Amino acid sequence: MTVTKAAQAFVLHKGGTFAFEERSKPTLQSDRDVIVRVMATGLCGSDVHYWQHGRIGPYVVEDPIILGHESTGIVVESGSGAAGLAVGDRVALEPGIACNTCNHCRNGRYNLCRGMRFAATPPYDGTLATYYRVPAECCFKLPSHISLRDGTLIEPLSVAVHSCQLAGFMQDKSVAIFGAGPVGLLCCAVARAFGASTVIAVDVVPARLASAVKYGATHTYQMSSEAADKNAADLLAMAGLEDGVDVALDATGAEPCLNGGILALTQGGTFVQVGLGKPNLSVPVGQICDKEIVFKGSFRYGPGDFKLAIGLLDSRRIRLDGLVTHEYPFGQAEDAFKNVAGRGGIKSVIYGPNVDEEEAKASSV
Ligand SMILES: NC(=O)C1=CN([C@@H]2O[C@H](COP(=O)(O)OP(=O)(O)OC[C@H]3O[C@@H](n4cnc5c(N)ncnc54)[C@H](O)[C@@H]3O)[C@@H](O)[C@H]2O)C=CC1
Ligand SMILES: O=C(CO)[C@@H](O)[C@H](O)CO
Ligand SMILES: [Zn+2]
Repeated sequence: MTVTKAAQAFVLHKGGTFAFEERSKPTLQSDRDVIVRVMATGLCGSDVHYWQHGRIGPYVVEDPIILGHESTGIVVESGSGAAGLAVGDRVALEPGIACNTCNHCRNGRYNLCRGMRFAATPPYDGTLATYYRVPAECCFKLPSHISLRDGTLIEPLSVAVHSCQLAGFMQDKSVAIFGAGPVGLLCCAVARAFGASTVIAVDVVPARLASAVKYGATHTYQMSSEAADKNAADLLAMAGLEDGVDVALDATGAEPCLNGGILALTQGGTFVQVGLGKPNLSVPVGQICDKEIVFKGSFRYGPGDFKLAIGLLDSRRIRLDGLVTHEYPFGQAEDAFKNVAGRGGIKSVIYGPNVDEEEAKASSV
């Protein structure tokens, strides 16, 4: 297939400057591929890390890169083998394409694939562009009551599903979730949907904590500048859980939160690390040994996580209403990055080039 129409892209250059550039419209590379017109993209804390710090751990911005990986769109072309998908379908995109041949993929942990081509993780371009090409298995039809705008939250919801599943059986458990950004709030919602009896949301921003109660938190705690042990003791006392929480989950990447979470855990508790940021942090190793804490890293999502996330929406056990607080036309994409960096609202969404915003905000029922 030949290149037909030019496409627009919002490109990050090394050093942190953005530019609007023209790119070729992607073409089908296999009969399982589909081309999606990107309608809306949510900004993730990770996109902002690449802009502000040029890297997350081993992933470094060396060459110009299109950011954005929380997207929905409309199928505009589909290969002959793209079973179940048709032009015009409204879809959420799973933005990582694994090799499907290595041991990790074959063992059902494709998020650990070393050959993963993940949108907006250097060197792979993301979705802040007119079009994006994915294999059919990375397209998930949106439930009819979910708009293209709110459907952008399915990617971070899948992150939350993955990390809560790593924490183990949550029925009747107490869970402290550090960070009330989109990922932390969605973790609160998933923990409640999975049966947790107590969900404590922890953050420094009061407005974000106020939102947490709408998405499943039973308690909120505003971190102070006191030492981590004092914060841990205070949050446990506030929730009446002096023996500690069963699960602590960090969705900040901030050292005081990792420390607070480890200190707040009960003996034999589980800690799940989702937040990314500085590569090396100081943590209380003695506490991890003393309490035989299980410390787990959580990376993106694996088999079944997108499907489960969509199932939680379909069954209305999780609602996304109100999480998108800021919307930007494509031409104002940089303002969206500035808003997220300033912790404005909860989720900022950038509409695709020339998108009719009313169409993107509407559900299909
Ligand atoms: N492991 C993975 O696969 C993934 C990791 N992430 C990471 O998860 C994190 C959360 O993502 P978003 O919710 O989109 O980011 P965000 O930046 O909107 O939210 C982070 C929240 O943490 C809070 N916070 C930061 N420092 C704090 C401190 N010292 N004490 C208390 N609260 C503090 C902020 O106020 C904010 O509400 C980011 O680090 C992101 O890079 C995101 C997606 C996938
Ligand atoms: O934000 C996410 C996924 O939602 C991170 O895993 C980045 O892909 C890291 O580059
Ligand atoms: Zn992300």
